[in-house]
Amino acid sequence: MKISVVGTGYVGLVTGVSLSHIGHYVTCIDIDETKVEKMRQGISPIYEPGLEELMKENIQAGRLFFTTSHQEGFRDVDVIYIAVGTPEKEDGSANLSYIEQAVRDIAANITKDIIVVTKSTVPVGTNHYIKELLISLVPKHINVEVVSNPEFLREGSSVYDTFHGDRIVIGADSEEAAKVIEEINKPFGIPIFKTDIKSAEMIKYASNAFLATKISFINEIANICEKLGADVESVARGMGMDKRIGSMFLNAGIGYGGSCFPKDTKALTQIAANLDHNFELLKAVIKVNNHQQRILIDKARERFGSLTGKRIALLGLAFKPNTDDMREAASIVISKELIAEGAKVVAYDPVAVENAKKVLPQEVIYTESIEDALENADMVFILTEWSQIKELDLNIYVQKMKQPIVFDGRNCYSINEVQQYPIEYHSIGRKPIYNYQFQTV
Ligand SMILES: NC(=O)c1ccc[n+]([C@@H]2O[C@H](COP(=O)([O-])OP(=O)(O)OC[C@H]3O[C@@H](n4cnc5c(N)ncnc54)[C@H](O)[C@@H]3O)[C@@H](O)[C@H]2O)c1
Ligand SMILES: O=c1ccn([C@@H]2O[C@H](COP(=O)(O)OP(=O)(O)O[C@H]3O[C@H](CO)[C@@H](O)[C@H](O)[C@H]3O)[C@@H](O)[C@H]2O)c(=O)[nH]1
Repeated sequence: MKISVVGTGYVGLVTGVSLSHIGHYVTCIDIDETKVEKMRQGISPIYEPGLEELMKENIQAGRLFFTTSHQEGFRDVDVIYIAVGTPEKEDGSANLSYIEQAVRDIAANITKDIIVVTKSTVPVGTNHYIKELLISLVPKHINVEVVSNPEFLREGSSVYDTFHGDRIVIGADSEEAAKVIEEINKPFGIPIFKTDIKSAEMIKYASNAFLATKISFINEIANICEKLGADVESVARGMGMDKRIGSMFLNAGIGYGGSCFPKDTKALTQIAANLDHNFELLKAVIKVNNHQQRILIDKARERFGSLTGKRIALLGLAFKPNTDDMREAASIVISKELIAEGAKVVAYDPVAVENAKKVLPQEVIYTESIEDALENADMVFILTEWSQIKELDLNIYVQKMKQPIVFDGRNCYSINEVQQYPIEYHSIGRKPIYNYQFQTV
């Protein structure tokens, strides 16, 4: 099948590359010339494990192409995927201007019947609007079908997720169009769930909102565990053994960030509000998360009084490991607040530093290694559970820091392990460890 994909961000690029890998001829279109030039050379503009290898392989096989020209990209294609961004507007609702532009680009350039597949996360009703807009813009003899095909990949494991996802959701009003998209996706060997367009759109928001709810729920349990002297990891394990609950997404920490959960939870409360429905549960999930993102600062303040003048190392800046994405990362709120309080912030991340520089306060100092970040620090905040951080020899904290006081926002180390070192250790939902006899602070 000849396919084109509009937008080559995390979703569009991975979709395009994966579709070419299962045998389709795919042209990826992006308005960003620098990106397109890189991708033509087989260089991925985003850090995503395994992606570049697949890109190179399929470019060489003659199945994967990149262009900035919509006219060239849409030539002779049967199906067009839309994967442009739907960022948050100031009121929390989804900004559909990129979608609208993509639709106009499609309408201006197609010359034959087309199926438009929406991968972007869009509010319920948007696919019907896309269809109406297309019909109003294209010549009468061209037949247009629109299919909702929401994406469930996670950043950092997007290639794996695309080939091993739990389901592919296809929402369509036309059976023929649904069948075409089903055929395209069959080689992935993933269960396909077909439904109507509005339900497909809702599945995406409901899934993200539910996962975010799980995270805020376990974080609230963690905060209570701390007060009770219970251990949230044991609690989560014991809960997760019940198949009705499931063990995944019960990792307590400094909350969820990223380009999806924060934006999609807010968008769903807006979708509900537009229907005069007050989605109280989801609003509480968001509120809990906003508080949780700052919880290490509360713990540090409680411990030190003031943080003014303190040298604070941040380990991990990306919103999760294995990505360079900084969107809605907890490190943003944390570093802003620390700098505002007059702390000296020294930060390390294995891949996200270039993106971090664009969003963190200018005063943040970046280091090339964990050791350099820890040098002479009064305390360290662990913000992302990169494997480099999880596998660290804990002696490093003792050797490098002014005083080995660790605030671990991702529960990277077991309590038993930390017990063996002269470290003061505060984590999430677990008992603190005071093995460091500190003299003066
Ligand atoms: N990032 C994720 O993990 C993820 C997962 C599932 C769903 N989603 C959803 O998928 C959508 C895309 O997310 P993303 O993170 O990949 O976005 P992104 O911002 O990383 O990428 C969007 C790309 O589209 C390009 N673009 C914008 N308008 C264009 C146009 N008219 N023609 C061609 N290119 C255009 C931009 O230059 C950019 O490269 C969003 O709706 C998001 O909510 C994202
Ligand atoms: O038990 C957990 C699991 C995750 N997180 C945090 O939640 C955020 C999101 O993590 P994750 O879901 O792994 O990454 P995303 O790439 O944001 O993926 C989510 O958002 C995508 C965009 O919509 C969806 O496609 C995916 O299915 C959905 O998992 C990160 O900050 C994680 O640190 C936790 O705090 N505890």
